[in-house]
Amino acid sequence: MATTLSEAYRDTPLQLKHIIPLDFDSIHYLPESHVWTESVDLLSVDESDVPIIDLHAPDAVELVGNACRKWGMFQVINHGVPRSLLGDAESHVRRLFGLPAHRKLQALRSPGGATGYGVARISPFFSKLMWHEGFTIMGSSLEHAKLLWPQDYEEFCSAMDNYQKQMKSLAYKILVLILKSLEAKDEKTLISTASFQQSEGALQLNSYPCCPNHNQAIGLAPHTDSLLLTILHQNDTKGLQVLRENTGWITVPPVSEALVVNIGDLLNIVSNGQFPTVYHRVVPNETRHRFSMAYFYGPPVDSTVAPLSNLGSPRYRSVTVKEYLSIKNKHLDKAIPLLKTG
Ligand SMILES: C=C1C[C@]23C[C@H]1CC[C@H]2[C@@]12CCC[C@@](C)(C(=O)O1)[C@H]2[C@@H]3C(=O)O
Ligand SMILES: O=C(O)CCC(=O)C(=O)O
Ligand SMILES: [Fe+2]
Repeated sequence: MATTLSEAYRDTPLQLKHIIPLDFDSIHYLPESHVWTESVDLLSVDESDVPIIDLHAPDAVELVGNACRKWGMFQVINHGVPRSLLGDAESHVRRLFGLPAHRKLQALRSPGGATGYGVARISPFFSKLMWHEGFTIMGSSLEHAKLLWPQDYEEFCSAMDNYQKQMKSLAYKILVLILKSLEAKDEKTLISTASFQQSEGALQLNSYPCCPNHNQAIGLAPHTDSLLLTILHQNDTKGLQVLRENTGWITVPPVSEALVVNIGDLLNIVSNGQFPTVYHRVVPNETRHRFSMAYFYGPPVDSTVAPLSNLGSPRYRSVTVKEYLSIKNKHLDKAIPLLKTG
């Protein structure tokens, strides 16, 4: 039996203090538990050069390749996802996080589970808590939606299903462009085998409420995403930042109509290190409530990921997705270095 993505997270149970978010409605100051002293004052640069790529441009392959090499992140326009679908999904996200805390807690992620309401998965690795609440979906959202809205969960579920379907097909298109840019000879084994049609995905809904004393808080701590690539929709509130060597944290501004794409750890491996996996973080806002939806796209959990054969001698050993996630759950940022060969 094939392992599912949620099963891959089951062997790392968490403590409740690493699952339950703050009740943001009832708190109007920044508690000590959420004060980040050092990391936040790292240089923030408020101008952005993150490329914006028209997916139908004749040179899209080259543009995507350059952006992956230089940034590991870019925005896409002309992506074919209808504006109405994005708006619809966003309104459901607002409705979900707008529920009172006691209702949201009904759908709390279980300690051994991967889906439902809770803080970010990476929280146990940091001594301070984040100004953030999330809701994770892997496949169907039915189980948790029923707990949130016993009478009317259907609209939410179908909006999330549609959204994931659109994201999956867009992610596949972008992956094909990326593999072409790597001139992958063995791309077929990665993308057109029957098994890749059963690619895995997860949808993470994020909420960053207005934050008192926001300069001392962090919305989502610096991290890289684990799977192949992530497609992100952000509402019209900035907060996402990407770390650029020798420069600092650069804001990735919301561009209406655009979706943000970033390289994940598995593409770092597949590209034999040609594409960096990008550290990114979210800084909270004092007066605006920020929402985002991140779709994580990866190969089947039991499949093996390795550097493409045309990219020189492999700098990483091959690894199954399942094994990689388990290494990442234990070692976070050290997961990729642990796979280095020689
Ligand atoms: C399939 C995924 C991808 C996950 C874990 C699991 C479901 C939730 C995703 C996130 C979402 C928030 C940031 C992150 C770093 C986290 O803490 O949870 C992501 C993580 C990853 O990319 O590793
Ligand atoms: O909210 C954002 O802009 C980023 C979210 C993110 O990095 C994630 O969910 O992995
Ligand atoms: Fe992320």
